[in-house]
Amino acid sequence: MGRFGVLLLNLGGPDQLEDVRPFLFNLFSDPEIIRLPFPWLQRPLAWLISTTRAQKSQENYRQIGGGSPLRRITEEQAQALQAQLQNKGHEANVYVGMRYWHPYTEEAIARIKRDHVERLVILPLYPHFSISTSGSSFRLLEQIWHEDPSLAQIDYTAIPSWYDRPGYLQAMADLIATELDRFPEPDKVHVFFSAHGVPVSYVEEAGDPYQREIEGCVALIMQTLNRPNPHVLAYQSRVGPVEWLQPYTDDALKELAEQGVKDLAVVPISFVSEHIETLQEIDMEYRELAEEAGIENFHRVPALNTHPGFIDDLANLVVEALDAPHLKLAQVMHPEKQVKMYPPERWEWGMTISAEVWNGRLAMLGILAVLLELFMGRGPLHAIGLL
Ligand SMILES: C=CC1=C(C)c2cc3[nH]c(cc4nc(cc5[nH]c(cc1n2)c(C)c5CCC(=O)O)C(CCC(=O)O)=C4C)c(C)c3C=C
Ligand SMILES: [Fe+2]
Repeated sequence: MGRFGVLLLNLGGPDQLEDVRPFLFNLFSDPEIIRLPFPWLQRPLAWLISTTRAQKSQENYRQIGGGSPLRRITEEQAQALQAQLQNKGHEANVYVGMRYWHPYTEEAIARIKRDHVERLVILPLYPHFSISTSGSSFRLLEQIWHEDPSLAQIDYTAIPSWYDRPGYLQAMADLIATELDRFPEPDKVHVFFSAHGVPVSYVEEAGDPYQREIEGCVALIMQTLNRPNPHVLAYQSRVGPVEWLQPYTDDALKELAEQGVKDLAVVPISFVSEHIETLQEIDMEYRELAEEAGIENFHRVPALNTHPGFIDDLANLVVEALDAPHLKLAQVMHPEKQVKMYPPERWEWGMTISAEVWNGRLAMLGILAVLLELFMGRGPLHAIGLL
């Protein structure tokens, strides 16, 4: 059997305060994160947003020790997974590829090539698929594969999402149960799931399965937990002026407080490591908001990190993926998931998404030209001699 590798995909986070602005620039340069009608606007806008947001974001990272713990935790998860695969009789190298910061996905692929990996399992560390997370990393990998024909030799399979794995669900339920048992009356505590949000348009227009998978996951965790506690799901971390999935975590916390709820166990659901949104947003901002609103006992359930049951389940998932029919990058994003990634910039003839976008752009320019003519009496149509 050929050399075997696992590529763990993750988002990445700034290691130190100086990294915050360039990290944000990388993030906002991604069309799967901000969808703009004009691609030439992407980098100027990314520069503008990263520059204006950097100070506030740096302050948040300062509050959690001056950087994100994501790289350290992801590397610990990679080591634990490699050891667990070895326990199961599989010699594999586990690589980490981050989307927006070091070690970048490109660096991981260079190491995979250097090690002559022949069989590869591509495993996002996001349990649920979203265009903005796993989708963005898959899209990047598709591009890397396209640009480097030597990668065609690697027999790979990609795992789109895995939120319904029994070991993952059990590990989550165990962490929640442990936290509930710290309350004087465990059965009366509200279990408050807080998922990272995405803009509503991702779900309703682009067909992102994220919300459906999050809701399914919450139901499965509650079933596995098998306790009588009431539960709530809300969405945190919204950015920008557009509408994001609702209810928003801050509103839902206030509403529960108004109903007289005093005991909450908050469960971060969309991510398997501690990161800025658990350590700063939930532990600091939402805790303060909840306590001011009247919640007396605000407990946060820890993230899985290297939970042994979770790592064991990831190892099983990898082994099973090797034997199952292999999923190619194009398959996990396009036909089956039916998601609309940001359309390609190449013009394509026919009834394609690209043509749809370009037609839309040309129509918008046409409307703009007519409006200028109507309101100003002169405009581009006069300039080119059409009027
Ligand atoms: C499943 C998890 C995540 C989804 C979905 C997601 C979508 C998403 N995020 C932004 C904007 C930002 N995300 C930022 C950091 C960040 N986001 C996630 C996870 C998801 N994002 C992680 C793990 C991290 C890194 C955290 C760390 O510890 O460093 C940031 C930067 C932080 C900040 O300034 O608040 C931004 C901005 C959008 C716009 C989006 C969906 C479109
Ligand atoms: Fe995010």
